[in-house]
Amino acid sequence: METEADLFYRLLPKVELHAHLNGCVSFETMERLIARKPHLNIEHSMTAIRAGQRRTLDECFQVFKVIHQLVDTEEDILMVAKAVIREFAADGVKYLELRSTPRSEEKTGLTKTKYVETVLEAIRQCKQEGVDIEVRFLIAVDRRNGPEVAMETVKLAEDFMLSSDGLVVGLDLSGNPEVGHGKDLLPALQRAKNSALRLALHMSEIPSQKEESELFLTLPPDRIGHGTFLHPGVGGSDSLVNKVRQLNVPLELCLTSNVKGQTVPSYDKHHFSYWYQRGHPCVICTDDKGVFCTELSQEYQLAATTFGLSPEAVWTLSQQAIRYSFAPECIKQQLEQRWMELRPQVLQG
Ligand SMILES: CNc1ncnc2c1ncn2[C@@H]1O[C@H](COP(=O)(O)O)[C@@H](O)[C@H]1O
Repeated sequence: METEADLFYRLLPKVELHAHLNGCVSFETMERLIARKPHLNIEHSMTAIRAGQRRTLDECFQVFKVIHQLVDTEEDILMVAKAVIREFAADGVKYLELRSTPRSEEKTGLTKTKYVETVLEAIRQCKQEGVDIEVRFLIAVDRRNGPEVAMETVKLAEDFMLSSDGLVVGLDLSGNPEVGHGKDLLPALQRAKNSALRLALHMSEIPSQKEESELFLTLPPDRIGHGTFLHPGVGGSDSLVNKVRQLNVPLELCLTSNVKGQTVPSYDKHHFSYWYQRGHPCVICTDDKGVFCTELSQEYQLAATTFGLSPEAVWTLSQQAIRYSFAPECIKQQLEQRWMELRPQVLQG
């Protein structure tokens, strides 16, 4: 049953800036995918990490491989993307930046171009159907695939940035942080930056990425995903922290994901408090709402209860996220307006 507190967090208008499409597939959609492909013998326990369960980060990446087997046709992508957009809208998200890695699948005829076109089609269909959410798309580079694929992906993103009526706004760098070194990807990221794609880079998700993070900050990125090990208390450095603060690069923070993936030992030890206390721009996000069995409203509630945030502080946090989005100025103004209209109803109940 939904309590009054649950209702507050669901009604709170929210901005989601860090959501990997295939990590966001809900239980219900997963059931449909599994039923479509019974020969794969995939069970739901292989695609989601439930409450109280933990996995290593490596095991999390195995989960994505399983999901990718289930989502390998245009039809699957359209269904998954539409469902994910509707679910975020039902959770009170008013602006969503989805990200996904274009894949080609020889056996189904899927190409990377078709992949992106299908996600964009899902965004357009949701808009036409009147789903109350503004959606933009970031094309993702999986670091595992190396520098050549990264460069190809940047070119694909450039093409779509020019031809998608503003739906493609940037580039994400993600994938298993244990694999590869960012220095090899720098030329591709630099090219993306030069072509005005906004950059959201996963950085310092594990302790060994200090040097890579220093390098990425020379670009610099427009937003940082996770940044778990940037600060000196966990093996980062003052120099990294100072640069991030001077450049004022917002952090996308995903509490449940980090605790379930065991890069953070417990909620109260989450680096949200380090950055928030210093007044640094922080955005609460879900990462992979399907895999980690969460929702954005739940993440806000978790942050508020763990770190003692007042409803007013929660409101400010959600409203400030508008500024850190890659939406054009006119959309940001519309969203600000929405927040003003909704404020009395949500804050004064
Ligand atoms: C848990 N923390 C994480 N760290 C890094 N990359 C992650 C991630 N969670 C998800 N991804 C990235 O997103 C892909 C799945 O969605 P898409 O197929 O692109 O839609 C994963 O394969 C990985 O590359």
